[in-house]
Amino acid sequence: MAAAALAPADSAALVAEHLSRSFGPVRAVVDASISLEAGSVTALVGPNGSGKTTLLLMLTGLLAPDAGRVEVRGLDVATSGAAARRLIGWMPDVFGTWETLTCREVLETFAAAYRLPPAVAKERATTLLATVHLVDLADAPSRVLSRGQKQRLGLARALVHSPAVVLLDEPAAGLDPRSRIELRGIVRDLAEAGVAVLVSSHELAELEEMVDAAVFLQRGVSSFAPPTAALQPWRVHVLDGAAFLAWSAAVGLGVTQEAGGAGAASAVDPAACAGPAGPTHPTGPAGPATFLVSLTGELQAAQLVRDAVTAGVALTRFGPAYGRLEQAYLAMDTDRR
Ligand SMILES: Nc1ncnc2c1ncn2[C@@H]1O[C@H](COP(=O)(O)OP(=O)(O)OP(=O)(O)O)[C@@H](O)[C@H]1O
Repeated sequence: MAAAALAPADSAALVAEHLSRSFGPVRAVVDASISLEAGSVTALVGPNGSGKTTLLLMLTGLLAPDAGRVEVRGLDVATSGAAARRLIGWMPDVFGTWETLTCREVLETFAAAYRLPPAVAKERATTLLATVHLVDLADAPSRVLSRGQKQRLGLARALVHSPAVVLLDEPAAGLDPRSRIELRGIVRDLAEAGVAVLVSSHELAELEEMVDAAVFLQRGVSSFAPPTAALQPWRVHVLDGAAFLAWSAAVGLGVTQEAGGAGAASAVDPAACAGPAGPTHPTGPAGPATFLVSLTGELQAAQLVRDAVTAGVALTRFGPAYGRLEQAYLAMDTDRR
């Protein structure tokens, strides 16, 4: 009897259920499920060693799972091999290439491997070299490319056969700022064109700007919604640190001062800023300063702004200290391995 098809949502381009894979005693992926929607970008997030690359390799069909199944547009990757792989574009984190071939030849060779007619292959190579800004190096041997240029060629290679699903493992690694911005544009354009994209990256702030959904991996186990902490840090920039501390002590707001920008923080005890008869003169900096405050959400944030402004505290900037992906990542209870 034929195995029952997985039951994806109508728009799901790739569905994987309960994948697992061990390497000897190492359980790289324990239980991972994922669904990629056509026309959307999904982030794959997890600490070092959480199994992201292993999962991606199973999704591409390059690594057989110990258990579980992957279907691309209804085709089982394990049994439909070439037909399923024709629908997938894969950009590994390290892009190996034939060093003596030119960039154009690399793309045309891959296009030929996907059975694209020579004229179409030529046209795709020309288009993609322009997309990834390698026109000037089109006829240079790929060995002369810098790391970032190799990454861009790797992205072009992943797209050469116009796949329905694109899997990118750390695509921004080695890219300069302009190329990173362009990468975001390319990824969003793919989604606009109906492609399902999965991007694995540790650059969470950057990732957040291009994704519609996220899958988290913790020690080989996937989840769509990691637990979020009840309190989230918000960053407050003020014109007068001492005045802000005096006010926060008066209203009983716990604050942490950031010394020299994000990252270097020291706790400030509001009680230490207030004398027995209430707030006196806290030992905060007289001048611009940055603080972190822990809030329950946007409602409390709005209240804080209103109360501070009413009390004459000069706020210059105020917002969540971390993006949603960073927040979710920090709320995960496992670390790297
Ligand atoms: N071929 C292999 N042989 C043995 N162990 C492996 C192999 N591939 C991966 N592992 C192990 O499986 C676990 C998951 O590795 P994987 O590369 O999938 O993690 P990752 O989330 O991609 O990590 P990173 O963020 O550092 O790239 C790690 O403990 C790793 O050492």
